[in-house]
Amino acid sequence: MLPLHGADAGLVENEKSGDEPGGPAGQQLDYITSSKLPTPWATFGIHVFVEAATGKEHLMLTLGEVGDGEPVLARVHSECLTGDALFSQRCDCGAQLETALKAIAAQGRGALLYMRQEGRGIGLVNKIRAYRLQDAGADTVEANEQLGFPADMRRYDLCKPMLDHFGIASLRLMTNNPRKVDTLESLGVPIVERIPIQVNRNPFNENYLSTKAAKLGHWLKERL
Ligand SMILES: Nc1nc2c(ncn2[C@@H]2O[C@H](COP(=O)(O)OP(=O)(O)OP(=O)(O)O)[C@@H](O)[C@H]2O)c(=O)[nH]1
Ligand SMILES: [Zn+2]
Repeated sequence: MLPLHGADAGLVENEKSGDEPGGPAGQQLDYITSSKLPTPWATFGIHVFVEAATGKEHLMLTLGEVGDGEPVLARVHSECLTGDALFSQRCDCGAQLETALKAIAAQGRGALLYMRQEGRGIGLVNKIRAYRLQDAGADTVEANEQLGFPADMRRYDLCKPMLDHFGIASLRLMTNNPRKVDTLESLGVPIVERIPIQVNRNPFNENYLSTKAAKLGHWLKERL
């Protein structure tokens, strides 16, 4: 059986991260508890943290010995209920989530941070409003702007205390998003390698992916 980090490693209920939680003053993230999450690909450790200011539950899946100082294969995934749980083809999120978990399982070691920032931070209700505007012709960035939001409201500062909690020092990060790489680096998380994660281009998400490349700077090839 693959080794687990977390509950089996003796973490206790309500144990604090031991670090001052990262991000702006007043940001507090509490480690709450851990268990196991069997998936079709591996049995991961599942760990839950709660952001004091919002009550949001951020999750982390780990596999193998991640606190040994060696770079860790990782995915920082932003919540997408429609893509992650409901099989939506409007985006690439569900396929990226599955690909990342399979890649970590194949290595026998890695981490997935599941950050509860639905709709690039605007929430589920506004994301569906944005979809409605996209149905009428707006692209994903224009739809956000028409609703009065910036193109991307996500923050990554909470990732740092989550990684620190497990002694994860540096990442081999699966992403196409340059802002994610830059922001994590600026928070003190070295990204020793950026691994493309380009999956599930289809007729329904063609515009979504093109807009990511053209307006949000994602490293995306036009053909898979
Ligand atoms: N506002 C908005 N958010 C969306 C839309 N489609 C997906 N999302 C959200 O976008 C987030 C995923 O971000 P992406 O831009 O697809 O990818 P990324 O995380 O920046 O980059 P990768 O690491 O390469 O996947 C999730 O929070 C989704 O809920 C949309 O049309 N509008
Ligand atoms: Zn999505």
